[in-house]
Amino acid sequence: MWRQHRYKILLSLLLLAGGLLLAINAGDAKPQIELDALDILGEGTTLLVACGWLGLIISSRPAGRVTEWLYYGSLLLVFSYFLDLLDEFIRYPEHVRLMSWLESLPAPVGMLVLTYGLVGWHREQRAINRQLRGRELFLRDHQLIDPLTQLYGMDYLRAVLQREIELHKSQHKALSLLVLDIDNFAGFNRRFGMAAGDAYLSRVSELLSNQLRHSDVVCRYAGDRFIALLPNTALPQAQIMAQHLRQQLRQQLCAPDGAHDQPQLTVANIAVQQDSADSALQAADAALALAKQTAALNLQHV
Ligand SMILES: Nc1nc2c(ncn2[C@@H]2O[C@H](COP(=O)(O)OP(=O)(O)OP(=O)(O)O)[C@@H](O)[C@H]2O)c(=O)[nH]1
Repeated sequence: MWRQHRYKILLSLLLLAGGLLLAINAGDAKPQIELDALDILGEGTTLLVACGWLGLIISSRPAGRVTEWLYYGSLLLVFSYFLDLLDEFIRYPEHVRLMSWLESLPAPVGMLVLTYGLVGWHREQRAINRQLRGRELFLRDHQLIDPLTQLYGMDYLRAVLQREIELHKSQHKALSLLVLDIDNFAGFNRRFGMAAGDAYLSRVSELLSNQLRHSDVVCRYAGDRFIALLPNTALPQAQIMAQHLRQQLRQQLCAPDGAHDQPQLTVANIAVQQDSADSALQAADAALALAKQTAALNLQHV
């Protein structure tokens, strides 16, 4: 990052060193009694903040025209503030006008250049937003939304999971999956009919979307199976979320013939450690199968 801006940094250091040499040659040091601590503090702080801008521009922006405008505009301000601060320590003779021009002229020019850079930055951001919107519309256009539940379907899940796996890996952050399945949904359909089954699936999807966080991505994975992608979430936190979710769904869902006879839900979690979306989904399936087996064994022991 710093390498691509090294010439700018070098030029800035040379400019400031040039200003310092010019000031030392042009004037004499003020006696200590004439130093004004408040002025020095104010002007020193302004200089530090402007230097901070330079650091921020370099660390957050790629090399390019807009970055140059932003950087050189800020550099002119830094130069002006630097000479302003030196002025507190050095007295220039009356006939030396150059220092006072150098002190006051670069600041307004720097402001203009910086403003031009900010306009460019704004345009750049709008273009990026347009691109992102276009991509989002592309995903929706390509029938990635399940018509019954209005949740994303399997294709979207796979694409977004692969992207999140790469992102989380590069940032060393935790990613978890939560998988939820309705037990014996075939029996539910037989008993209450397909339309009631559809309504039940819609209600489950609605509750899932409401109960999970905005950053979580909920998808309908298969007929009666849902998956939520939980970004920046380690397994223990995901397990707490799953318990809470299960409790909320049990309280808020009811079967068509009354609250006492509703299907059971199985919820399982995995911490995503796989490199591909497909292997992560296989691990989620395996965790769900294990959770179903454990629940069945527990029932046998009751
Ligand atoms: N009403 C309705 N039913 C669906 C839909 N999609 C899938 N199903 C039904 O969901 C059931 C899923 O069957 P299984 O995968 O055997 O799951 P299950 O009956 O819940 O059995 P376990 O998961 O093993 O407890 C099938 O009977 C499908 O017909 C849908 O969109 N609407």
